[in-house]
Amino acid sequence: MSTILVIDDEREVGTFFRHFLEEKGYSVKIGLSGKDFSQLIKQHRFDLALIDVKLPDTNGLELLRQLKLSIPSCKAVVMTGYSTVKTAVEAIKYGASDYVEKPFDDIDQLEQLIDGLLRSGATSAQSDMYKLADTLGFIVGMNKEMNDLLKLAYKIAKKNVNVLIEGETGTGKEVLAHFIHSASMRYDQPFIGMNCGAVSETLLESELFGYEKGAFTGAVKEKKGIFEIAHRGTLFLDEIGEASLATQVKLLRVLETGEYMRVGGETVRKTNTRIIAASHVNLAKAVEEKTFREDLLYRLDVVKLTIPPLRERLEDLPLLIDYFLKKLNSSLSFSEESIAYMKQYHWPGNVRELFNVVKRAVTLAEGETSVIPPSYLPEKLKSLRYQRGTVESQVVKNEMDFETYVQWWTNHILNMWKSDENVDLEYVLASVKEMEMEVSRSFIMKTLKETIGNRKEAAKRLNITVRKLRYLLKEKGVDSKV
Ligand SMILES: Nc1ncnc2c1ncn2[C@@H]1O[C@H](COP(=O)(O)OP(=O)(O)OP(=O)(O)O)[C@@H](O)[C@H]1O
Repeated sequence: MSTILVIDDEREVGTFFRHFLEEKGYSVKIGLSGKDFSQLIKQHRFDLALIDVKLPDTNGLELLRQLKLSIPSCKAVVMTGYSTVKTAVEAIKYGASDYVEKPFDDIDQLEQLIDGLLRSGATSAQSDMYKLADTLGFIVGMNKEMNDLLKLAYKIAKKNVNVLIEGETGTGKEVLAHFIHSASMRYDQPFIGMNCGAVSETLLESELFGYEKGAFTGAVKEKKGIFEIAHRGTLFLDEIGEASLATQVKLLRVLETGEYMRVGGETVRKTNTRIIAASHVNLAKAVEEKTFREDLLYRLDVVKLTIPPLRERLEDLPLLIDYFLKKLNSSLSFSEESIAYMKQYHWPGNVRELFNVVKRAVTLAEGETSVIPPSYLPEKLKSLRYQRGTVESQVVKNEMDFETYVQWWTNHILNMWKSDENVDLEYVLASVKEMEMEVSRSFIMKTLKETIGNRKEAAKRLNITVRKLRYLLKEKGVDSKV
């Protein structure tokens, strides 16, 4: 028999769960505070804990942390009121399986959730999640951040909360929005997208809310707006950061009240649209810079999902490439050297840019070769200017002598210095570290040659200890070459 712990300072909640769950054959223990919780988890082995986010002496997140330490196998669901939904979403990031909103108006759903968690655990839900991503062509790969993001997106998809997706251009914000819609209860309702930057201010109001016949010259018949079309479905507001302040006010009003009127209309209409907004700019920063309304951001980012740029998940590059090759119906593959070049590039256009590079190479190579060499890649991928730090310059560097390397490195840094484009300082610093490594390696190699491999003598000439020389040999990767 499964044992369930309920922690809530409202006695009625405990009483409700006692009746509801004991009738189903579960054993139930009730606590009213953090203190009760600490005692109860010492006395029993729980399979599931239902924890209120707000408690008189502590908060649900703290209890969740303690629970995961004391009984790692115990599933947890946090209970929340509307004002604490953001905290509940945090709780999912900390390991809660789900959250439920109080008051509980859908008891069947609650029952399904509890039974599901106790019966099968998270595994079958996870396999459904990966299957859905697969069906939609949303490649997640092995990257931990992407996997955590997918899990959180899947869990909140079924809730009626707005979602904000941030990420650089081409990282897959629309793909993720589509995944959330498909994983939600609204999957059979419309998914409508609108680019807020692309619609002119004058057209926007009628685009959003529609208009009545005769509302203005040219309005020969009535037209539905996207809030009406996406009623019960999902509205994807892309580039929300580019919406003008006037548009932001209009959007805020609908989000606050769920009500709007068609242009030229007199009837107040209700919308039950779920909003998923996306932005490539950091909206919190935009709020600081006063280009985005704080109250609108508050309404939109109940759940915030940030997609990492492609350069931070290069381990998944081969998987994405394979997916794109299949999508293009191509039996070609890329040579190892080509993949190495692609792994060095910083991908400012992210996955979209990768797709374009694959498509271009396939078009050029079709009928000429079955394994695509680097000559079919765009020049920018091979240009040193754009390569990322650390391992990157190996391809070229291995063939250079020390003097050429120093000249190359100096030009490389000076080019960045003179460039008008934004510079990634992390990359610059990684290049400096790499140069240090190269200088170290070269001086040691030169001296070891002069001393015919005598390390003691080489260390003396270099004015370092033998220990340091050994350390540098080991750490600086020159062992095999000495
Ligand atoms: N994880 C992924 N798996 C498969 N395809 C992806 C993935 N991420 C992005 N793509 C592809 O990359 C392209 C760009 O994706 P998408 O339009 O979702 O990006 P975005 O972040 O919304 O871009 P923008 O900010 O420019 O609107 C699309 O062709 C999409 O199919």
